[in-house]
Amino acid sequence: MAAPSAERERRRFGQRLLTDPARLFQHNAWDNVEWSEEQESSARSKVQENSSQLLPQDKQAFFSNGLVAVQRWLRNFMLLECSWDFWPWMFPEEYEVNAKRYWDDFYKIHENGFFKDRHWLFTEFPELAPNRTSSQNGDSLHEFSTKEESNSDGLGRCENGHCSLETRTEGQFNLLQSTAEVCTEDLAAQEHRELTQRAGDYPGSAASYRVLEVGCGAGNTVFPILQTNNDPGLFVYCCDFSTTAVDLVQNNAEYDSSRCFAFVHDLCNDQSPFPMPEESLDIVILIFVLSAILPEKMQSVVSRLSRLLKPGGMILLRDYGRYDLAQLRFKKGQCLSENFYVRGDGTRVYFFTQDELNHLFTTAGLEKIQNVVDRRLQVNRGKQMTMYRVWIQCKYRKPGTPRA
Ligand SMILES: C[S@@+](CC[C@H](N)C(=O)[O-])C[C@H]1O[C@@H](n2cnc3c(N)ncnc32)[C@H](O)[C@@H]1O
Repeated sequence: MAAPSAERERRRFGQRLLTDPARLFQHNAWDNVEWSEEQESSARSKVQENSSQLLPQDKQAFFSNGLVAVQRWLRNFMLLECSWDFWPWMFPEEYEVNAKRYWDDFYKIHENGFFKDRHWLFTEFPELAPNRTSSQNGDSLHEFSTKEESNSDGLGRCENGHCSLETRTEGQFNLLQSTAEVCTEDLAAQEHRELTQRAGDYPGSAASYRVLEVGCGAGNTVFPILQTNNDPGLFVYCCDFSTTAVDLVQNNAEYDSSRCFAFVHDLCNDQSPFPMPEESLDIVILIFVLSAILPEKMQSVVSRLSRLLKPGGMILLRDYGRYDLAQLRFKKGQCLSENFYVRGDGTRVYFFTQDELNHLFTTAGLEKIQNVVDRRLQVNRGKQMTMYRVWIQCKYRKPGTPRA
């Protein structure tokens, strides 16, 4: 019985298979593309080449000791005076300490015009709208390839993420602004703690189906869920550590506080409470988010999220796979650690294997429902160019019988 189920999983990614090479330029994208030995080995060499200049450990230790202000001053100076490629090599800690700031800058520049809405979600993850029929779910391939994947990294970003560096201003690194944000977060955390302490009295406590999206950005997943799933028992939480992103969600005309609760939360801060108790969620969804987190911190993030799930609840993930085009396009000097890179705008990205994700989820006590690799060939028909994308999609379930 295993084979038909695996077959069904594969078909979900789309049915457009390239069986006749002569038809290559007849469509925008082809699904489940097989990689040849040479292609795999060429990808491996490109990654070896672009990761050959990692930051030496002694420099990491030196710069991790509270020199953030000096780093920032130096960084601003160097951005004016030096080549960008030099920066990641010198100051990798910068990207961890200031991760939130880089994403804030990203959303200040792009607001909600960057990541497109993702209606393909319901084909790949019917759990987000369990009452919909499969015929209502549409053609995921069409939605995904025409709206998003025509750009270089599957998220609609500019080439290699290098779109926003030149548009930064000194004001975006203003320390006063940073202090104000920290205070707002402290107050929000205190408010959440008080809410969860009062058992049964938290946002969405009356709902029968609770979904949390982590790293929600501008809401390109949350709003399609709210539009598509009309179950009156649905409540959607979403969080991001970027206050700018959360503001964008809260100020969206479609934000409805009776069905949704957006809050600022840093996944890497395990002291920061969630607004809902443990074992209260049906679904946690991560779309291209885990890859933005420092690899050493991923396990504790996943384990903490898993504790929020009800027995029978699921984590859904879609993220970058090893040797995706975006990984191969990085240049020397942008690699922070193995398979972990910094983009030109200061945001970071990791490229996973299926085994790594399986290890993270099973260590968190979850059982595999799906862990598939989506190898897609995108075609730029105008330029007669081909681009090989690799994404991984996972569903992992918390064991136990769902409570009524
Ligand atoms: C590539 S974007 C994806 C956004 C969104 N999931 C979507 O699909 O449009 C990654 C998101 O993760 C958020 N993020 C990165 N690290 C985070 C952390 N430690 N805690 C919370 N959010 C984080 C970023 O602010 C950003 O919004």
